[in-house]
Amino acid sequence: MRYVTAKEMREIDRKAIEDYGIPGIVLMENAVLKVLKHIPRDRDKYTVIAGAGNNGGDGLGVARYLYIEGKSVSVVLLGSSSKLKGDAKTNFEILVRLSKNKNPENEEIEIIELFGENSDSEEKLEHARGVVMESEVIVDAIFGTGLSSEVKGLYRDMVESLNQSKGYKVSVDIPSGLNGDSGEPMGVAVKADKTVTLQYPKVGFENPSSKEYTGELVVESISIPPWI
Ligand SMILES: NC(=O)C1=CN([C@@H]2O[C@H](COP(=O)(O)OP(=O)(O)OC[C@H]3O[C@@H](n4cnc5c(N)ncnc54)[C@H](O)[C@@H]3O)[C@@H](O)[C@H]2O)[C@@H](O)CC1
Ligand SMILES: [K+]
Repeated sequence: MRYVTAKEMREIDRKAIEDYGIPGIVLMENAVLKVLKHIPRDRDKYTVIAGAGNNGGDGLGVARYLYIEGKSVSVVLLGSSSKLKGDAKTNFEILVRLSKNKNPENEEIEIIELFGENSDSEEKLEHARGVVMESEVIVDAIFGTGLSSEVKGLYRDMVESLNQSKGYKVSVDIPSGLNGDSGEPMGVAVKADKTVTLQYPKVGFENPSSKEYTGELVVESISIPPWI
């Protein structure tokens, strides 16, 4: 089994996109569909917690499918949507349009945008914590291979709420807060029931203590040729 560092994974993604011409949004959609395979559908209340990078973009795509399937979906976006870029922005914009033109048989889609840096009202934060705590399934898409520093403030708050929730937790690529290279938390990390890691397992998962965070680990290809 090939294990990769975050840097190696970034380079593999780059080659797939630039050298082979596989559009980033195609890779993201593949990631979304592969993650969806592992999300139980026998519950009603789903929450996706998304960060502002591509890991968040994967989560936003998952939220779209769950809503289209008729689930009640809440999306908690950590960071201003104005900072979203590229494929994550595309997926966010689709969700916003869906929330404005709802499925008449399924009114339940809510987008909670939190800005962090002490600019959210306590009421809004309490609401977001409550949504996370009451969810039956939570998709963790805050950070993947792009985590670069200690998890603090709003991010720490949300990871802690997520860990306190009794809902079933699926992490996208890497449990948020876990350093994919060392397998150690950067301050705090999500304790998932299942982690769907994309294309290759990350070297940090060879550290036995990472199991406490990843839960069951599954590796899913996102159609990147394995020899690149
Ligand atoms: N084209 C690609 O590169 C693909 C990426 N994919 C997904 O994208 C992920 C990597 O995406 P990115 O490189 O955008 O990185 P991430 O989405 O993992 O995280 C980056 C974001 O988090 C912020 N950040 C980092 N550390 C932070 C901290 N401690 N506190 C607060 N904010 C922090 C960064 O400023 C940035 O906005 C992968 O794990 C995978 O899930 C997949 O969609 C497949 C295709
Ligand atoms: K994640």
